[in-house]
Amino acid sequence: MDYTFDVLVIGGGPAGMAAATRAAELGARTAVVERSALGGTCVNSGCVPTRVLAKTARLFREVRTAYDYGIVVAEPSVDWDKTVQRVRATVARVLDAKGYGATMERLAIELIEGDAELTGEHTVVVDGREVTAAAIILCIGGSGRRLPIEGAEHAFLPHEVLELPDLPATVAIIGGGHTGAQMTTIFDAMGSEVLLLDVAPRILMTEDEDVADAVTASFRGRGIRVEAGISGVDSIRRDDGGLNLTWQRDDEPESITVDAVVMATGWPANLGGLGLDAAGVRTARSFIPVDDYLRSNVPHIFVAGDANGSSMLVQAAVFEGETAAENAVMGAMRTTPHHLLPEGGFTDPDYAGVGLTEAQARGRDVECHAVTVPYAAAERPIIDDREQGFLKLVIDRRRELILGAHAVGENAVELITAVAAAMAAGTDLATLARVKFAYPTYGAIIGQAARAGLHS
Ligand SMILES: Cc1cc2nc3c(=O)[nH]c(=O)nc-3n(C[C@H](O)[C@H](O)[C@H](O)COP(=O)(O)OP(=O)(O)OC[C@H]3O[C@@H](n4cnc5c(N)ncnc54)[C@H](O)[C@@H]3O)c2cc1C
Ligand SMILES: NC(=O)c1ccc[n+]([C@@H]2O[C@H](COP(=O)([O-])OP(=O)(O)OC[C@H]3O[C@@H](n4cnc5c(N)ncnc54)[C@H](O)[C@@H]3O)[C@@H](O)[C@H]2O)c1
Repeated sequence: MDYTFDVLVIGGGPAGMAAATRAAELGARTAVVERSALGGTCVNSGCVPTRVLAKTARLFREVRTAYDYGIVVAEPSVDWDKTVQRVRATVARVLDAKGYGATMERLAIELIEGDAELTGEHTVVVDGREVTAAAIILCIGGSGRRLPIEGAEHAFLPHEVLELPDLPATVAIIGGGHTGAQMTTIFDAMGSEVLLLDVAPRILMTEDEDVADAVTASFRGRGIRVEAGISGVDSIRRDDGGLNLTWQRDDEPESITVDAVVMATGWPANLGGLGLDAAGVRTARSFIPVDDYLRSNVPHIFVAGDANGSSMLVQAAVFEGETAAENAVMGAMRTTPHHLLPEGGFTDPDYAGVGLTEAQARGRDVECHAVTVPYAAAERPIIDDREQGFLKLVIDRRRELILGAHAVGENAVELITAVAAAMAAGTDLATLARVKFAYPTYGAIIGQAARAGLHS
């Protein structure tokens, strides 16, 4: 059959752009359908805006503590419009640097702007135009979830936060995953009073427990109210004082009136209107399950990135996009196991992890070791007045292999990225302990932890 394209990618976020680029590099006639903006959630409304707001939060902290260093500055306050402008300008600069247009031109990738709907196994309609493809790669990402409760429409979803007319004096954040935790730091740093609610027994459930506990303690230490383990949120009602939010704890109702509510309660795939039934693609729990080769139940329809529900991170999306493209063009033979996926959040303090948490490692071998080096035992955090935090290494029972690394504190994400590089290179603990780390750096804590691990 003569198809319009060899490979049609739906969605131009990190997964989609990686898939299209790789498919075209392999010589496939390729197109990308995008209904909003290339760059997807990551660049336009997720990672990049959140990271700019995290930087804003850090600047606030630095200005507030400037006098500790003898610098006299006025008490800072927020010009919210200017903050939003800064975020938007930075998104534009990142998009510019990505150079999608030039890549697509160089590789002759066609951009089809509009909403894609599958109308058959090989057929897609985009705003009235029908195209066909030998293989389709769904890189449709996900969206914030509005809880099915009374008054949910009064809440802001994470990507709508920049639409807040002003910085709220009081804000309730529902959901303490990566997004909710980062929103908490951002609002707190800018002066809002913050309540963070979660039905899970603790916030940051995917992180090592000590990491989640340390972030919680730090949040509480600065006056943030963290309420984990609630039974559920009931309603949001507008009243004279603002938004009245009610929730249940142990079957007892509790409530608060706040200026704004943000819902960060999950990230289902963008399945609505996609026409999966017409193509015979099955879904499960708001995602499209895939096999090891990123194939849906329809073998020539692949799914990469957030939409397959496995690892909702940019670093995973890019590798999955490339792998799906290679499988689509050359035959399904490549897999992308995410054994080592460093991740973290830009809260204050930062947190991050890679590999097994201590609980996961002990679940496999109760005699494994965990060693923790407090930031206060290293010079650089003391010099920077950032002694709060630690690096934990999880090590096998013979003290050879690094099974996981987890950190809280300044530059924790960078620290964990460095340990991930060592793990990926197969570096054993003794070798890591002999690495010379520049002085005085946060990285030197890695060497301290490795040496402590050898002798613990
Ligand atoms: C607030 C926030 C902060 C985050 N911070 C980080 C971070 O610091 N680090 C990190 O690794 N990850 C972070 N993430 C997660 C990261 O954004 C995602 O993992 C990543 O964007 C997934 O890429 P993707 O290509 O799968 O999907 P997306 O980036 O969501 O792209 C999907 C694209 O598909 C398009 N699309 C969907 N359906 C259709 C259709 N039917 N027709 C046409 N186009 C369609 C959408 O418009 C979108 O552009 C964050 C997420 C959020 C919400
Ligand atoms: N820095 C990063 O790498 C980063 C940042 C943001 C998001 N992300 C990714 O995006 C995805 C989505 O993140 P997210 O934080 O939006 O969602 P999430 O699914 O990770 O967390 C949602 C949180 O909401 C809670 N929750 C669910 N229902 C609730 C209810 N009714 N009441 C109270 N709490 C409730 C859950 O217990 C959970 O803690 C994640 O997979 C994450 O990996 C990554």
